[in-house]
Amino acid sequence: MNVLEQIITEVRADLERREAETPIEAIRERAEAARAPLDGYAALKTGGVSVIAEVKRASPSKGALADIPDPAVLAAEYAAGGASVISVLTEQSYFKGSLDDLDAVRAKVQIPVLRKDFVVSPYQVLEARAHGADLVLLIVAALDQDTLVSLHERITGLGMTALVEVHTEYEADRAMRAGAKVIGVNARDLTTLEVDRSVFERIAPGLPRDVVKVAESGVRGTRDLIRYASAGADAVLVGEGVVKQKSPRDAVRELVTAGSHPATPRPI
Ligand SMILES: O=P(O)(O)OC[C@@H](O)[C@@H](O)c1c[nH]c2ccccc12
Repeated sequence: MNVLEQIITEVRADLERREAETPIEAIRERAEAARAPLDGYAALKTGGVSVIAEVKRASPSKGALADIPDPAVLAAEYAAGGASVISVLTEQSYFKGSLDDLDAVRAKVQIPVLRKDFVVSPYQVLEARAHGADLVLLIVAALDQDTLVSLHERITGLGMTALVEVHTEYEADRAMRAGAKVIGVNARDLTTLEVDRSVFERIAPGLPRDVVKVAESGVRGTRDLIRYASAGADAVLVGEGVVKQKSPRDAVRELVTAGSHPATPRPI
């Protein structure tokens, strides 16, 4: 089993436990009662390079990254630094996240919030909405095409935005066939955990103009952002590069400033 398959196995086990505890009807009721979702597409398609800042305690490649005793405090720092969207990892086994983290962040910030997890079932989409998410990650490599299409429909049907993650041209093609309007190209291969920033440069130029192009992983500073911008990024998704800084607010602000600077290449 590769890393992605191992993670998905754990995710399915966790999911089964939650499904046994809380019936889907209860989650649906809570989803219906939640505040209407914010427009994730509009938040990212700003004309410059916007920043998605991630609440990330740990990862399979790096192990522990940061304690983050209060994710709401960190998210408020990100927002004050000018982040357009907050990404909250909710996967427990490998990333040490939770739906409580999502609740805490949602209650604190006014900007769109992304549920970052390994979503394989409609139950998780409803959970995302029930916990106030505006965007939901879908990883093409983890889903067959029919499941990708139906999860994408459910996300948009609830008024949320899907961030559809790809790593190859073939996956990008599948994302487009599923109707994705926001596509994330992950420089990290989830089966080997290796980061290769040139993957974005190879794939992004082939994506349609109206698709929001998100460069995921490997942004450690403004140089990486500018490199992704040159290849047509509308947004960057940053975890390690902001979570480990003494001032996450300043780290985000530096990226946001670079992303909106007139000398930075505009999204194509
Ligand atoms: O910490 P980094 O290198 O800035 O990466 C952030 C983000 O791209 C990464 O957390 C990520 C991208 N896709 C994922 C899917 C699941 C879990 C995590 C991820």
